[in-house]
Amino acid sequence: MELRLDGVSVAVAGRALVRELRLDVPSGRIVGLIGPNGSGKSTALRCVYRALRPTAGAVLLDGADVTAIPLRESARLVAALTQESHSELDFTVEEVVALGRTPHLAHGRALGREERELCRWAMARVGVAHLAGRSVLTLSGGERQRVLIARALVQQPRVLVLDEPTNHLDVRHQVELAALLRASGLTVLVALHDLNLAAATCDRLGVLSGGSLVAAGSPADVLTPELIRRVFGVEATVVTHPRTGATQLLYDLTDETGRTGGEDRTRGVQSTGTAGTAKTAKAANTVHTSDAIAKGAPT
Ligand SMILES: Nc1ncnc2c1ncn2[C@@H]1O[C@H](COP(=O)(O)OP(=O)(O)OP(=O)(O)O)[C@@H](O)[C@H]1O
Repeated sequence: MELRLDGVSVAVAGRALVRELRLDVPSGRIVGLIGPNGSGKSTALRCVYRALRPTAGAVLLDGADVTAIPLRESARLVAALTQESHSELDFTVEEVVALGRTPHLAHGRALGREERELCRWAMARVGVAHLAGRSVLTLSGGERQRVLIARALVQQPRVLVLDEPTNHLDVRHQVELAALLRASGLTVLVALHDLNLAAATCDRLGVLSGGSLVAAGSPADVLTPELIRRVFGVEATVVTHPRTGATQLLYDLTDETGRTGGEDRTRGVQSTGTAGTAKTAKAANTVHTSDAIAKGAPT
């Protein structure tokens, strides 16, 4: 199913949060929305999963305006994993995952055998099967996030919208989520802060800045040092992953004294001889601060 944002604008109290956003997500492709904090990514995604109605323009699913599709029908087609998905209700993991079937159930009907099997498959797929009977309130942030991904999977949508899905996920689960998205065959629109994960996962990227799309294209076309500097205010070097060929960024993490964190850590290690400990980090900081003071840096 093709997703198209056709000149979507959102204004609240006279302020434009998203301006004439045009973005296509071809069927079965993954498009990443990147941009600084407050650039309008979540606002744009909310229009897709109908938490917001565009002030102008439209969100189209295979050419049909989503606002013209009955809510229950669009809930079957579009699953969303959002910043608001985390609820404080005391449900078990399997109950939360089963909620993903809601748009498919006639009123009051219980899950059938195949649906329960689907829920078990989805929990196993994201590695939370062992938590099935646990209250979601007792889970870690990453476990909860994976439960919500399982809930989205059992919805069996055609389009998946994810807002910062790797929040809370450790690096293994980030990589697994990226692989899951790629294997899903779904049409995916995902907002990501991790530009390297976005570059490795997404077929195309759209860059938002101040509510406007300032670049769109393949990761290699979009992620240039100039764009990273202009949009994020960060110096970066673009490299090609030696094995996968993916475009990746190396950030120039120099601090206000012009030194890198690596240099500082090395100094700390040399001065204390206790590599890798909290004590070392503290010592490194101390060295760094006192060096800065010696250099006349503002304190
Ligand atoms: N309902 C609202 N009323 C007023 N301003 C809003 C509303 N919703 C969002 N905003 C503002 O719109 C801007 C865009 O917010 P949005 O959440 O879309 O950004 P984002 O790119 O997802 O940011 P982040 O990376 O921090 O999650 C922000 O400045 C935000 O404060």
